[in-house]
Amino acid sequence: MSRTIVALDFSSKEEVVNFLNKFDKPIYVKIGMELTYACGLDIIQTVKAMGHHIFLDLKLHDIPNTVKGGMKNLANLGVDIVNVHCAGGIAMMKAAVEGLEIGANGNKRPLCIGVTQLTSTSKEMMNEELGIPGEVMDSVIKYAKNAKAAGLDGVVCSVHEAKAIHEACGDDFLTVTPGIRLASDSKDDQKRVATPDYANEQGCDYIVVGRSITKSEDPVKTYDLIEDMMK
Ligand SMILES: O=C(O)c1cc(=O)[nH]c(=O)n1[C@@H]1O[C@H](COP(=O)(O)O)[C@@H](O)[C@H]1O
Repeated sequence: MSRTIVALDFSSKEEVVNFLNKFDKPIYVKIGMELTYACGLDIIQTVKAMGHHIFLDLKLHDIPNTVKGGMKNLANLGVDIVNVHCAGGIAMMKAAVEGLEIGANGNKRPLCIGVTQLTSTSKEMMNEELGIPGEVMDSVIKYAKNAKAAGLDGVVCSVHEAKAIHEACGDDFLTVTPGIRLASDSKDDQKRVATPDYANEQGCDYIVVGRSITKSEDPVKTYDLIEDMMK
């Protein structure tokens, strides 16, 4: 199974289908808020029918009862991974898992992972704007331990925290890492970035790559290059 998850941050079904038609094999993709808000959840069936694996990235963050109800309705869409914000707390994350189990009704439920500190967050922003003191690493590890205590299957974090999370939460606790940039990429909104080969070295289970692939002149070639770095 591929360890590269391609973020389908598009605003129409046509763009998604054109993009996926370039690939002659099933890949792992991420459907997030941009695509879902444009096309609705129906886009999941379109992508599934093409044979791809899906991480549905809707980042639920609300009171426990609401998240439980939301997850109950996401459990049967046939996606492989769903997520919540760890900032919602342990009770909310437990409710997410409960909702998935109720919705799956005895069938295999999607994996549930928690977003720790977004990869667009720097130490300065976290300390000054968000009012969370200390190092980003400490906050990420705290969130990861909470996620594990709540029964989640893993977390979203930057490459720089993946190794410490595996040490704190175990090797089978998934680390899914966005903020991936090729050496040739320009700087943008991401702050805690790393290359695919460094992600591999750090033991990240999956990397999430959006613009480096989707905006590349030859997306399949760039995808294959990244996959090679993850071997
Ligand atoms: O949950 C995510 O997937 C996510 C969490 C995070 O901390 N940082 C982050 O970039 N992401 C997502 O990962 C993708 C990264 O896209 P690129 O920056 O274009 O590679 C986007 O779809 C983001 O929504």
